[in-house]
Amino acid sequence: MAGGVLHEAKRPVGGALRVIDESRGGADLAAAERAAGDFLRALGVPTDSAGLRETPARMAQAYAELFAPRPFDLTTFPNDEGYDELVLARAIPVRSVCEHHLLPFTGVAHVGYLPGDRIVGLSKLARVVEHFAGRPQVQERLTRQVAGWLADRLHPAGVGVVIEAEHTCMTLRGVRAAGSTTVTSTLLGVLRADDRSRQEFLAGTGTHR
Ligand SMILES: Nc1nc2c(ncn2[C@@H]2O[C@H](COP(=O)(O)OP(=O)(O)OP(=O)(O)O)[C@@H](O)[C@H]2O)c(=O)[nH]1
Ligand SMILES: [Zn+2]
Repeated sequence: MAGGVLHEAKRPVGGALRVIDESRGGADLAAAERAAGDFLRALGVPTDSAGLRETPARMAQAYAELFAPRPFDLTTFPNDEGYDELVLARAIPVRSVCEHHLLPFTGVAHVGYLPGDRIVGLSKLARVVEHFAGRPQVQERLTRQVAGWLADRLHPAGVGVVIEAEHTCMTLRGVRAAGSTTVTSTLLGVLRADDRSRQEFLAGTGTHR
């Protein structure tokens, strides 16, 4: 599979496959809270005021939440109608954390595929994005992981993923390029090889190449 270590239930139940990320151990929130307090004080931010007293605990909780991908069932159905045109879920919200600064990047993902023998429950396209976003990431890897994972699990004729996101490490600090966004894409199978399909997909996402 493309990146990440996922455990999947051996026996699919009713066309569903349980997807659980077992690549990381559970969070030690008490240790994270202590570290967050030390971190803030080391930066000269006192944590003894009423407003900041609970902040180290909140920081620990907040990052634990950002790094905890939710398990989901990958539900698929037989493609009884032989549907062979593009299925495109647009503007799926993306929220992740860049692995270089641990600052959020947010935006949208457009996820499309050309069905083969099976079609996928539409919400699962958003769940796959959410799943791989729940860890320190770079946008390029996130894009490839979503596309590669769908290609491996669904065996479609083609898969396309476009992500457009704002990296706060680049807009709020550092170069402070306020308003700039980054677009990444992965195209696989027919969506990569066939010019007409590729254009249709990119036009559908609003990305023109
Ligand atoms: N390719 C890629 N780069 C990213 C992503 N998120 C953050 N970065 C970049 O990671 C790089 C880290 O560069 P460094 O020079 O080590 O860090 P820095 O000194 O904080 O760099 P500046 O942000 O330029 O101040 C920066 O250029 C970030 O913009 C991402 O998803 N993909
Ligand atoms: Zn960053």
